[in-house]
Amino acid sequence: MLSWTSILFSLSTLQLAYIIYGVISRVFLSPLRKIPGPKLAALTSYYEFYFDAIQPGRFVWKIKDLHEEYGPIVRITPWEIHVNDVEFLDDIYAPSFRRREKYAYQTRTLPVPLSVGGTIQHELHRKRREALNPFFSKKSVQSLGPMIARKAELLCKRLDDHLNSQIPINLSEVYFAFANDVVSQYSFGHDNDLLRDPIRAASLRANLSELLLGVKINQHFPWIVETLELLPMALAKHIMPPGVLDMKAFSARISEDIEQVLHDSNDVKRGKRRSIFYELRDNPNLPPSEKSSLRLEHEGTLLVMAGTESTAKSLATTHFHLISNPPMMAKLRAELRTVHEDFSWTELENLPYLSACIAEGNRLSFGVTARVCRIAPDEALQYKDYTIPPGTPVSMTSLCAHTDETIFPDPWTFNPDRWLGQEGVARRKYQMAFNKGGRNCIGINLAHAEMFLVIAAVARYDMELFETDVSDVEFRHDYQVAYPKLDSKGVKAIVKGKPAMA
Ligand code: HEM
Repeated sequence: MLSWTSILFSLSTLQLAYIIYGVISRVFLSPLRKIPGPKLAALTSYYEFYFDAIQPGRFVWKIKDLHEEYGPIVRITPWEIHVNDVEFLDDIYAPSFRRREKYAYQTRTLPVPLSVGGTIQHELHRKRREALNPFFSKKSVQSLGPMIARKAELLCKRLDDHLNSQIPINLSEVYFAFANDVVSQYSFGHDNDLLRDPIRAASLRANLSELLLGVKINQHFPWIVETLELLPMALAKHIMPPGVLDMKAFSARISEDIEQVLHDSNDVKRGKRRSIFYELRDNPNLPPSEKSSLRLEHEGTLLVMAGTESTAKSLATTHFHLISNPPMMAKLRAELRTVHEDFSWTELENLPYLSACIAEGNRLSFGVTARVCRIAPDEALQYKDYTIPPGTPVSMTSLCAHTDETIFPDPWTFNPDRWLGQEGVARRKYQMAFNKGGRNCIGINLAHAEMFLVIAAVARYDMELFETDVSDVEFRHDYQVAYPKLDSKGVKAIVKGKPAMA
């Protein structure tokens, strides 16, 4: 009979053999072995974990440093490549006629795998995306321009309430409420009315921020979330972060809407704009499996998640820089005087300086800051002397693209002028805030309409920053979106006045 010692010895030998095999296969046999980079990163994903979770949200900075040492192409994990070269962006984030898939390891951070943004496979993504595209077309957004303008007016009422009161207003919370109300109204035909409920808006924003701080841990240890999901709700609600509970409450709310839509053959909303769920339900190109209640719930949840946080961040960052730079604000106001006071998005879009301020605000907000890999499943990508084998996850972060000094000199400075004139137009192809290619942001028109209407409206107010400086907006930590210093309370300001624009 085998003794315990010999069993332990055999197990240890097996374990050691497994580790040696892992080292050899990752470092010496991997098809990525010739790509430069630190051996430790090629060996273990704990390298990434260290910079992402222990030094919180700093791996994207480490990657930038690695490029200084190893050149424009680096193997950053045992399986993944990062290229720091803006001229390669269109190969990584290619148009939809070139097959590009997502990296399952990274979509774990999105708890909505059945949504368009959580879809890995190319063809399925196209099908889902094509069903949503008409809903987010420019024409469709223009037709809802008056709804967005009404929300912008409501936002201004919040500023009016603070006029001359010397009580600071938290602009980050106001923009969160605005973006959430707009995307909910736009997609589902009813909103959360957060602009009228500042306390709830502040709480939802704080909970979501806290939730995002957990994404790196979830990515490396998905079993934590999976285990929580298995627990009965009565127990789980005491352990789950409040942001998860908010999301569950939201999903429960929209799943009621979905059930109603799925069983409403008369289309009760005839004559009015139909919610996204009607559009998906009646889409003849989607098979029944794509119209299940759970799938629609994931799609709706993604729209609200994606449409709230990034838009709010871009608005807060742009407005912060304009308040901090009075000559820029004066130039913007001078330009706004050339349009009618009841401006529409279409009129505002033609204003070069306003467009430049928004492009610069988006650049310094960095869009999705995490590595958003694309996989070319059946195409070897050639980068200079290196062949990247089919199936390899490759990315270029918005940090590297937006701080490339050859394209954006003095990159951390807010300088709208860089987007003006011929040179400014040429720079547009390096704007990564909404990503590029067949999987770029579907909400880009909606986000632009919101930003143009709101920045034009709030430029009317004289404001002074309150206990806020650049460290409250500057990108310091990557938690999917840009986080400033971790104890930031957001952008706060005192509303000093409302000078006549005419
Ligand atoms: C300034 C505001 C916004 C920014 C910076 C932004 C940025 C981005 C980026 C970078 C992506 C690509 C993510 C990836 O590659 O995985 C994305 C995807 C997406 N965004 Fe936005 N977004 C904004 C506003 C919106 C709005 C208002 C909506 C509206 C509903 C929206 C809905 C989506 C959806 C559904 C996707 C997934 C698209 C797909 O996978 O085909 N976003 N966004």
